[in-house]
Amino acid sequence: MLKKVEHGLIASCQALEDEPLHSSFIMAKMALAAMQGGAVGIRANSKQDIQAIKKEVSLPVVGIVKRDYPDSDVFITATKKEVDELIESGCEMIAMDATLRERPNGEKVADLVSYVKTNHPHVQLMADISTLEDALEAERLGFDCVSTTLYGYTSETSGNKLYDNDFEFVKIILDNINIPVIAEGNVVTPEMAKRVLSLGVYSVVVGGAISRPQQITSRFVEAIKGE
Ligand SMILES: CC(=O)N[C@H](C=O)[C@@H](O)[C@H](O)[C@H](O)COP(=O)(O)O
Repeated sequence: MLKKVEHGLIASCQALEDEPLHSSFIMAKMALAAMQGGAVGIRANSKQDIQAIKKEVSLPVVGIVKRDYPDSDVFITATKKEVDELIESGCEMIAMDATLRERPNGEKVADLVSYVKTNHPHVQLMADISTLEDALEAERLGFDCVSTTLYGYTSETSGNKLYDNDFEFVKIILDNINIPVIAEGNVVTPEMAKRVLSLGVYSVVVGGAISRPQQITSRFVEAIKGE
């Protein structure tokens, strides 16, 4: 999958249960629209959405399963159960939380990596990270790439935005990591996507700015306030 998305745009097409577009049918159409617009890959949540998307588009898919557990803050592909659902979905790459936080049931990210690498070697692995330490460990464990997905979304990084100080966090990761680095999270304009690619990231994931109309609308509404 990685080869197919080099220097390109991966559109994340996700709508959770509490969002207006929550529907596998709609996510598949969203993915089709993204493909028609030139996206080279899709990031999607849940086996059901991925299977619907795969019927509609020929692009490679990065799959995740978001699920909350009472004993952990990890919610992106947290355990082997979610990994197995993604294997069944047929996605080309699995993304999982690769932070150093405790996982549900005491499961270990290292075990999930070796499980996939041993039993499903054709499926690539993306590490969703939030710090440089996460990224270094992910590289050591054998992930195929890291994505900055969780920067700003952990207690340690809460409130930070990926684009802060001209993508300072991305630059730090790029300086220290040898596997492909994907920029993901709060890339909300074409200019930001272009800028972060020019810094050397392998590809860029854009979610809400493409597939969450509630976010797009509120950005317009904020901008015209007081006019
Ligand atoms: C933190 C978290 O749960 N991120 C999720 C990961 O899959 C998605 O909700 C994001 O939409 C995705 O990362 C793309 O980011 P943005 O929508 O900001 O372009």
